Amino acid sequence: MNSRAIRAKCHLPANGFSGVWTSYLDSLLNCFQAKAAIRDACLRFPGSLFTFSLLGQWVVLAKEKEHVRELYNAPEDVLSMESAAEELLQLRHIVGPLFSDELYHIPVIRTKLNLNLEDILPPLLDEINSAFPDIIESQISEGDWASIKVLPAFSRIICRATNRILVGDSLCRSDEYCKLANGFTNDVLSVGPVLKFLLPKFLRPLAGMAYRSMFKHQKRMEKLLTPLIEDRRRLRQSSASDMPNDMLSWLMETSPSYEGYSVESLSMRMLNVNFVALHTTTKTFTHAVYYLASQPQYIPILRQEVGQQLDPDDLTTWTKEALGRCVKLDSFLKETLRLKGLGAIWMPRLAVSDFDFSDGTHIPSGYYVAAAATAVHEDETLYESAHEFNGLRFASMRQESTASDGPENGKNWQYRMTSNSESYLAFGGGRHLCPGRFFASIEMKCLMAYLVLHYNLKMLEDGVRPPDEWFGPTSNPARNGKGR
Ligand code: HEM
Repeated sequence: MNSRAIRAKCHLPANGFSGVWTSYLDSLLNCFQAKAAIRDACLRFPGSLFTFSLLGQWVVLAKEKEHVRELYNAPEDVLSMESAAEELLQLRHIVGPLFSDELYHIPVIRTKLNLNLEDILPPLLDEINSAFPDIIESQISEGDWASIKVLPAFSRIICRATNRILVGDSLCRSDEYCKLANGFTNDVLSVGPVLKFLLPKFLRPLAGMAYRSMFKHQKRMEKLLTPLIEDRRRLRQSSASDMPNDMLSWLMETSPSYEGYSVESLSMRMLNVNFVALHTTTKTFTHAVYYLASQPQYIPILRQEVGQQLDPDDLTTWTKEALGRCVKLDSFLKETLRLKGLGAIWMPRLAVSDFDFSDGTHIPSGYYVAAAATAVHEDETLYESAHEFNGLRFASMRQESTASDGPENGKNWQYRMTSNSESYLAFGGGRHLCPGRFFASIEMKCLMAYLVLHYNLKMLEDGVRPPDEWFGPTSNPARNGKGR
């Protein structure tokens, strides 16, 4: 690390100590204060890229608009997202090479899922309508407040709702399936970095093999998916119109046709889709619930808006257009993502060949580069009272823009939840911009609309939002936060 540091410091400013051993100390300290240390570095080196040490790894961080734009627009064969994810999470060892070698789920999300958003609304709503009573209602006695552990409750609801669209109603309600889908993401995110940062390179394949044979994620997914895949193959031969309209069918249309292999391939794709879809949506939604329960003044505001657009007793009124008219709800979720994203550092890229930013900063091959996302989202020059949660921030911006330039002006678009810019990185940017954001937005709006139309909520301790849990650059909503 030190030699890298010295090389990096030749042409880039670096935070923290500059000595040989003290830079290791920094690297450790930053694990416990990454967000604050990055913010301080941004203030110390305004306008410049800088290096930041974390767990024995140097990362070049971008915060200025031009740097962020160049980072996410750089070609994959120069600044590579796939290589960064592969290296940082050691996916080849802990999941197997197929996980990242085949990526046909991405075009399927971009085209099939996004084109079918209107058609998948009825099953999505049906699942939400049955998951809430099963998971939340069952904990409440009539007319009473009940204390609910927010994260586990919504992680189950979101796993069911999402997987209704991925695999249909039989599997999405299976405890075994949901345990696998949710557990897989948590396992990869916690074990990958341990392999990368604590084990020497030569031991990683062995440790990965041991881990794979212990948890058998892919084999378990194959076992659960095989009956469904066989059913659908039979259906495909009889009449294509009976095929369920879900992710598994779309993947089957695209997957390699050799049957013996395709179960293996489809199972890996299903693990991959769950990996990108579940923890992101669950974390975001849990943060939104914590904001709502700790600032309950927003409940009547959102309830009034969704009540005007969506009839709780007539789900045919819950259309894409009606959800699109819930501007305050959209703003509330967008603001949640601004302040409570996935962590302090996003869009990691590994330089697989040398890269030069337009200001002349040279990034040698082998370096990691990423965006200092929380520093961007909490920048006072970009957002007024940037550190404060203002659930109606983007609704007001939209209203002002409509008043001055008309409803269809181009600027209006940037205040919607699914839009991105160098100042709003919740869904990334450039060629890897999240293709699942439209689905995530619709799903979270339906969940939040259902929540405010059916329940009152507050934190166990009135007005107190449970603190986030940070380790290194990643943050999570409090695991044991309870609401009533
Ligand atoms: C609130 C929920 C979500 C958030 C905050 C989120 C965030 C992100 C971000 C920041 C990236 C870019 C990563 C990078 O550039 O390094 C990304 C990529 C991706 N997301 Fe999401 N995401 C969410 C939900 C979803 C869902 C529901 C799906 C699938 C249905 C999905 C599928 C993907 C895929 C496949 C990629 C990789 C795209 C590529 O490599 O080209 N995401 N997401």
